[in-house]
Amino acid sequence: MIKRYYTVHKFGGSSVANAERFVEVKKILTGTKEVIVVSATKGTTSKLQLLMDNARDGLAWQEELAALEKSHQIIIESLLPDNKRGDLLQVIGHDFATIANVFNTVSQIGNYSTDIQDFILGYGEQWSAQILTAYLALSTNTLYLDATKVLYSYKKDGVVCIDWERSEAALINYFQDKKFDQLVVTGFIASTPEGKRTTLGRNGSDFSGAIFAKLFHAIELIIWTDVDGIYTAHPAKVKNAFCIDTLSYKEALELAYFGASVLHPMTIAPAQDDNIPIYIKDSYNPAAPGTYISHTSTKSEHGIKGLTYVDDIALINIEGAGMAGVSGSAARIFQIMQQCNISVILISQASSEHSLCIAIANKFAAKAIEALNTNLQFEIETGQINKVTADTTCAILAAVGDGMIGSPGVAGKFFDTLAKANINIRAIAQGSSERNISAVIDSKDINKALQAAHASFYLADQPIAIGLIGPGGIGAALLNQIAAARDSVKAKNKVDLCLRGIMSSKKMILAENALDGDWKTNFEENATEADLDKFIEHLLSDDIPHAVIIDCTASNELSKQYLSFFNKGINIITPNKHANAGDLDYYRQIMAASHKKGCHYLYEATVCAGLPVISTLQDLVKTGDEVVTIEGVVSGTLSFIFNELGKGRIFSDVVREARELGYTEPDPREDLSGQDVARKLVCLARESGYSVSLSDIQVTNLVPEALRSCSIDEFLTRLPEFDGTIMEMAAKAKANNEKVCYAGKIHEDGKITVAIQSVAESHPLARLNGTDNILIFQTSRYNSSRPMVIQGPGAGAEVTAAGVFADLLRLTSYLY
Ligand SMILES: NC(=O)C1=CN([C@@H]2O[C@H](COP(=O)(O)OP(=O)(O)OC[C@H]3O[C@@H](n4cnc5c(N)ncnc54)[C@H](O)[C@@H]3O)[C@@H](O)[C@H]2O)C=CC1
Ligand SMILES: N[C@@H](CC=O)C(=O)O
Ligand code: NA
Repeated sequence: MIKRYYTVHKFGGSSVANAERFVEVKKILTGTKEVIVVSATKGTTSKLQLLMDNARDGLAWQEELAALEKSHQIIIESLLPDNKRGDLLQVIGHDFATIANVFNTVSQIGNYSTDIQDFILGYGEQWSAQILTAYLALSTNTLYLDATKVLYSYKKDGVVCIDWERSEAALINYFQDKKFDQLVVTGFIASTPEGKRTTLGRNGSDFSGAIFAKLFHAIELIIWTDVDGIYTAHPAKVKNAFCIDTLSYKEALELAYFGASVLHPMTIAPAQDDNIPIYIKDSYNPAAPGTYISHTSTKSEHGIKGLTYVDDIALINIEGAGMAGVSGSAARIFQIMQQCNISVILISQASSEHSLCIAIANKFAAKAIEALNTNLQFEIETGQINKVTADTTCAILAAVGDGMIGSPGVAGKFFDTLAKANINIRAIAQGSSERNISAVIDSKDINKALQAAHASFYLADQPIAIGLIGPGGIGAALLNQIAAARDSVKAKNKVDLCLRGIMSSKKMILAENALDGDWKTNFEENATEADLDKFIEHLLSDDIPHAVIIDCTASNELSKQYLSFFNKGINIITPNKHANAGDLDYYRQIMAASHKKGCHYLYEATVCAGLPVISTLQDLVKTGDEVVTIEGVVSGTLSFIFNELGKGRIFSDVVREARELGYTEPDPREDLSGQDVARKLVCLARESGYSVSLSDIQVTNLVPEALRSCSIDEFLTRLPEFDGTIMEMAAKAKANNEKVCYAGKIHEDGKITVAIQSVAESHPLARLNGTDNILIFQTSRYNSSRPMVIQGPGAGAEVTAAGVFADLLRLTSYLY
């Protein structure tokens, strides 16, 4: 049994960026039984590299090298009292003089070897470690260890390996006669078997931390960095990403491999070998729990632990009839890749063995293609294999978690989410470890894919980008309803309603979320000139996985854009009847486009406002019921007018009032002419499967001839001249205990009739109040003696907006 004694800490460059950070490091440490591995101060290694390149290329380096020396001097001067600085300043001054000599030589030769590079780049860690040693030594027995004295590494096939036996022996030997409370060790550097300074590769300090943890059989390894831990996804790409509490070594390895740059993948093996737990913690926020990595695998309630990605991937597809059943095809391909020193990141082969797909780093694509085409020349010439090409615009998205093992449905959810976000999957791989499911997708989709998958797995704030066009009566009521319900929708449905823009016929506002604050003031004060292209571009920016246009206009012109919206993958919700009641060919095209593009088209409020008419009819049809007839009153405005005329009111007054109350179309003549009624009946008939058009319907036009083509204002002003006819009709009906109503019917053969009729006050069509609509469905299941009846207010901003809002929530439930 190993006696575990030390805690190994590793501080990255950001944790020792300046004197204040060194002070914080000291506060984090306990002062005893500690081995502290440090990186160079932030930016130092890259700076040394850059200046060495400058020297090679004949560019200036002197001034910046002096600045680098100065920055180290400043740290020393702020941390150490006068009498403790001298030695260190001298050592560092000497180092910089050596570097300057080397750079002079490099600039004369115009080149440098990897030995020189390793020699130069290793200085940064020596400076930071010596500074920290001197600073800690002010209060404890602190020793400095240059890792090159004990850590031996070598390279095998380009990979850095540790000579564990030699290193352990060297360490034991080195510490035979030394005692310390705290030991500060240089990260990143090691010694070659010949005893020369070398480096462990980019970000090698994490690896150093793990190596020393293993060499010291540490209690634990704590990697201090500048983020709270390992996140569920890259926080710069996914706003709602959060820190993962626990990971198994294997999960951490999967996440680290795919670029969770918080942790270097090579860090895991040494700790895992010796069963040393790793903490990833934030030196800027040491109280935060961080991420704990150990042997223990805990299932996540979310199904997966994290999402990760690699960009700049090329997908190479090798296919041909000659591959099937031929043993060794895959081996040959991998051999060719190995000869070119190209690492294969992902492999996928279908069981038909007809094709093999490999993903490699983009920068190797040309080399790989050339090697494959040359080496497979015989097979290509004889037609057994097709010429090999690469698609260089790919990225890999991976879902990682031990919890996927044996949990059916995780892969299904992953791919389903990507499909719903309209993301094309080019290749798929899941290892038999079931710990990682990877999908190769177009690199332009990576941000959207990350957001979609994250929202879907973490059930946290599934975002939808909303563009509202037409903030008039209905649009404004809808925005108010959304603003009021936004928080509860977020809490209950986990949906984040992101109002990305509002556009009227003249003005628009583009925002990250126009619901932050008062949308109306925002729109009034900050709107710019309306521009549909810019509006759409903004709606689709920010990689929110799903977008919807809510068209609250009465514009025929805008309805002509639906096809292009669907073609851009945008969902549509609308109370505007023009698309569904307009040109039959166009109607069919938009229905087909929405299916083809996987977009949703929801239009409940086009018929009878918020009453559940369209969804009910769709349910009847979907479940195999057959519509026999549909009849009723579908105009809220006309219902209101006849109800009020029945009370003896003046026609023109009532029309004006209906308009003011927001019941009428923007032009009330649309209602009075019967056009609005006809449109609704066409919508219903088409929904029932009939190919009908507006021109098939004979309507009764209640707009006086003389007022049919004037302006709306003139129409309203002159309407009183024509009050007589219609009021007489209403009075006559009343005298007969009847009521006038404007009703429509879709007959068994699909024919539509609209008629203004006088019916007994006891008739269902007459028993309507206010803006009530009524629809009577006779179907195979709901026969003539017991039809299905839907009745209630059929116009008005609040009820209509509620119907549109319900469509919006329905849409979000389809998306994730
Ligand atoms: N008022 C009601 O009770 C009901 C209305 N509807 C439908 O709702 C839609 C809106 O009706 P209301 O709000 O009453 O009309 P409204 O006239 O109050 O509002 C229409 C809005 O659309 C904007 N607009 C018009 N053309 C535009 C274009 N090309 N681009 C951008 N913006 C444009 C206008 O600036 C205005 O803000 C209509 O299609 C109507 O048929 C449906 C059911 C009930
Ligand atoms: N103007 C319409 C509104 C609903 O579509 C009506 O009055 O019914
Ligand atoms: Na409706």
